Amino acid sequence: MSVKVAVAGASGYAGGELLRLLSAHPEVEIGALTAGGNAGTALGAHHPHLVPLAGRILVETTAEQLAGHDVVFLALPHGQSAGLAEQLGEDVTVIDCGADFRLTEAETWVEFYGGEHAGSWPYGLPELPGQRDKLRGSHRVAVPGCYPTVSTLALLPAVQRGLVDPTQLVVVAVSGTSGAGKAPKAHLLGAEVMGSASAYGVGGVHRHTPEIEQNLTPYAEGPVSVSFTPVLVPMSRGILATCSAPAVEGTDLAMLRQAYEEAYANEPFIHLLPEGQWPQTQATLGANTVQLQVTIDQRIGRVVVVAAMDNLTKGTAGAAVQCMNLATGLDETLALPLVGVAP
Ligand SMILES: NC(=O)C1=CN([C@@H]2O[C@H](COP(=O)(O)OP(=O)(O)OC[C@H]3O[C@@H](n4cnc5c(N)ncnc54)[C@H](OP(=O)(O)O)[C@@H]3O)[C@@H](O)[C@H]2O)C=CC1
Ligand SMILES: CC(=O)N[C@@H](CCC(=O)OP(=O)(O)O)C(=O)O
Repeated sequence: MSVKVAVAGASGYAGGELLRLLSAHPEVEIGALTAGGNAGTALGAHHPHLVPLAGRILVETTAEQLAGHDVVFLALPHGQSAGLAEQLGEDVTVIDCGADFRLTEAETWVEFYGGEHAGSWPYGLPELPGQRDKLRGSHRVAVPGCYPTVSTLALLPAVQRGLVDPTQLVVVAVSGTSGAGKAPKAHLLGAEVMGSASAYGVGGVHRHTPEIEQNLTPYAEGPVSVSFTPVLVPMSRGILATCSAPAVEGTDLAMLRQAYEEAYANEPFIHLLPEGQWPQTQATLGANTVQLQVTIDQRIGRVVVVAAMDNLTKGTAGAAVQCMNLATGLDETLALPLVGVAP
């Protein structure tokens, strides 16, 4: 079986990571590669690491260029996907790395993104209970945001088992700068980023806050609310999320570990580390994995979960390929590395 794929936004960070993974995919033929202003240039000018594809010329991002493929990956800025997806037939599998189709509630979309809500597609986090079946054979997939992926997976077993108060979730997550994309931004100039860590989107205003709540709500006994604080740190990729919540009376460490062991026992990409070993971003770099560790801060009765993930791999492109595998009936794990890059 050969799946012909196109990548829109191939010159960007998510597009580049998609092509790194797809280049090693045994069932994939790489078709059109598109860009915005960089259409007409060679892929290698943007991604010199993608050696076998370096000479490929980027074309304009139009429905015509994307037609004729089995799978179209959209790795474009928010707001660009809906118009293109509309013009692609229902028989084409469209996997959107952007946010346009992640949120189910129009009101929440308007509050956090502004503008019209395009709708919602099956959410590309196969590790959510029951979600795999919705992704198998689906022709539309909304790939999660990077922070929501790591935060949801870090908190889900504790929330689902009723071990924590789901109205008091706290996530503080540091991220490498590739999370912001490659387009120049004032707060991402070298001098601002190097040698400094800076919080942003503080106070419940970051757009990933409602996405985390949306993900956990179906598995909680009551309402879910999260205080989410992202922090930019001087590394190119990786997220380390520290997630905590008040422990429900009676929760002990053995119960907590058991909840995580059982929840992820059959998940190929989600790994609870041996006791005493704490996640590091480096161990997940370039891998489609999330590494987790749990404990209880007995002094104040809080469950604490630390999780590491590569924002560009499991946080975007790896998740997108995992969803393509599911949607097209391939082995879910094909072409997805378990092995990171270290040191
Ligand atoms: N970076 C990350 O960690 C994550 C990213 N995502 C999502 O993936 C998507 C891509 O992000 P990322 O790769 O980081 O962003 P980049 O800024 O690195 O890349 C954006 C890509 O879109 C193209 N593009 C920009 N504007 C237009 C346009 N008007 N028409 C057509 N193409 C255009 C760019 O082409 P050109 O080079 O010509 O400008 C480039 O190929 C976003 O929706 C983002 O939210 C999701 C999770 C994590
Ligand atoms: C470090 C950094 O800036 N990260 C990005 C999130 C990256 C991500 O998941 O992207 P989308 O939701 O945009 O797809 C941010 O906070 O906006």
